Amino acid sequence: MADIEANPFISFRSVCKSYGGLHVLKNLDLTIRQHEHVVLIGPSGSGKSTILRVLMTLESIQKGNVLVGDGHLWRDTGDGASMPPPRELNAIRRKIGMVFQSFNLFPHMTVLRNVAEAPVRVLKISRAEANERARKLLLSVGLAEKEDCYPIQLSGGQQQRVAIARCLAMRPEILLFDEVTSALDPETVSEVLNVIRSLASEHKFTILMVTHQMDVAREIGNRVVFLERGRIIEEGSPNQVLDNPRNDRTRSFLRAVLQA
Ligand SMILES: Nc1ncnc2c1ncn2[C@@H]1O[C@H](COP(=O)(O)OP(=O)(O)OP(=O)(O)O)[C@@H](O)[C@H]1O
Repeated sequence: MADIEANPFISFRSVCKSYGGLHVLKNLDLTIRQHEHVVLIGPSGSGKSTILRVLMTLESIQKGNVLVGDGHLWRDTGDGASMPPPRELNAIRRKIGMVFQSFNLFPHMTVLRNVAEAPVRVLKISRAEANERARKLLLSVGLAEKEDCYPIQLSGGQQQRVAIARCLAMRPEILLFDEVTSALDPETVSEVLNVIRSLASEHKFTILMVTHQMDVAREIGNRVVFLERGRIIEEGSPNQVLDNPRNDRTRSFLRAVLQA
């Protein structure tokens, strides 16, 4: 707990993001501490995925600062926001890994190659070392026996576990999960959640997850953040936000989700 108190690890400070005239993040302030597991919930279009995409530098911002560890990922220049020079940027980017709803595995590569490829290409480690790393990860996600399979031969839950192993092969400190269980059958969701939970407790990752599934938020989150129209409306422990929301808008969102 001391770490959580001491280290703001990711900070969004007065971040504004628009797509044309559509203001998606409005002076967003969000701090995530090291080893915290934060889950973003909220209506469609509230800006949840945009927060993850800004952290991955897949999207730019118009204003504000985003810090990761000691470094500025985005720095407010007074006339927009800029990223650091490539070397500094790469050092920050390497701390972060993301897993997507749609798995995004390479269909023409075996499971082993899917996991080992980025360490070889990006980290320039030897193929033998990358394969060893990949095998250990496949074992930890329960897929050791599938290393020679191709993605099409796997179930959705298995493909998502490969995607998680692939993300971990780059040894990130921060894991971003964007609706990673949304495309799965209800029985398979727990298979993937179990993997995330056990990896998280073993390796002390900092986790930021987006989900529409409140039971997933409850299982993974130390903190749940409810966003609406690019603003944080309410945040707190899963019990507090999901069972005893203080804000009317959180209440009506949860009512609608539970009735759906
Ligand atoms: N590349 C883009 N160009 C234009 N508008 C975009 C783009 N990406 C997202 N948007 C819009 O920005 C808003 C926020 O999108 P975002 O994906 O962050 O929301 P979300 O809360 O994750 O939604 P969902 O729960 O449906 O995934 C939406 O209205 C979306 O249509």
